[in-house]
Amino acid sequence: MTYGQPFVGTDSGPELLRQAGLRKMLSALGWRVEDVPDLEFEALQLSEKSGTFEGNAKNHKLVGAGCEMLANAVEKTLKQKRFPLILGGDHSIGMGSLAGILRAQPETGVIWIDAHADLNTPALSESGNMHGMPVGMLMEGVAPDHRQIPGLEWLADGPRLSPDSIVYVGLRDVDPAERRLIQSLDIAAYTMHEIDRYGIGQVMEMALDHLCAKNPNRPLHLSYDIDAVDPVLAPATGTTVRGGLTFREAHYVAEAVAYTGNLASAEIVELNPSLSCGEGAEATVELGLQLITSFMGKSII
Ligand SMILES: NC(=[NH2+])NCCC[C@H](N)C(=O)O
Ligand SMILES: [Mn+2]
Ligand SMILES: [Mn+2]
Repeated sequence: MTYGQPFVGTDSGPELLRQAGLRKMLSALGWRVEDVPDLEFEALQLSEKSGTFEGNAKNHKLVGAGCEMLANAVEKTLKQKRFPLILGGDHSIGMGSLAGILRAQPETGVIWIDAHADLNTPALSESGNMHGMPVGMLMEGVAPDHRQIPGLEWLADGPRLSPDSIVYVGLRDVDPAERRLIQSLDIAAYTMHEIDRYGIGQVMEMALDHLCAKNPNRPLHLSYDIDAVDPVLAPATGTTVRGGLTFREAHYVAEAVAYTGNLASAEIVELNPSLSCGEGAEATVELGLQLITSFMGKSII
């Protein structure tokens, strides 16, 4: 998926992770792997007609149709009691992942690792880029009437994400409308400021406690936007923001989530190797693979 933001290249993320040895790594951790081929968004492009929707959501038909396919795949995988590991693609796919997850397991708690809150809607967004909307489009009290948005009608009657069922970690670039929502809905947000103040260990303890205190067996979904990591380490992504997670902080987050034993699904998004030449692109993919390894259960000893 590349249609949720302006740059080409995010669609090569899955293939580069495969080439970097994803399958072998998962097998070594003891997973039985079924590698499902990439969803075909190119074919959808042909059926794209100019929409009647006047709101601010670029490529809403393409993003919507792609997310519908992903939602169905994720829902089916979870209902088979299997673990969907979702490879992006830009973060607009989070809409599809969340929709499918909430249909299969509505009690899921979501851990959103990101420099951004992705809490916009077509009415709120300043950019119109749908990779800034996956949380807003699913959240109770924020989500728009999807019947009005061509491509997203399928989302109209699905379950919504409750504001107390998500935690953010790593935020440092939040739009004014998003900030107001985080405050008014009292969403748990551990920004880079809290990470500096308390350290990543305590932040993850607070974040996981927020989601799991009342229900220790609650399934968890991890949405890992690679731009949460500092751009010195992960330059190959479309919306870099300075002052991000260090190498160890980024891994600690993944390890702490794996350690709960409750992780039921995960996605990694926004790898865009075409935005950084040579070494930077390779390093970003390599880091992505290492983070997947950590949240899929690799322990140091
Ligand atoms: N998944 C991302 N990288 N999102 C960036 C979003 C940036 C900005 N808040 C927007 O809505 O346009
Ligand atoms: Mn981001
Ligand atoms: Mn994001």
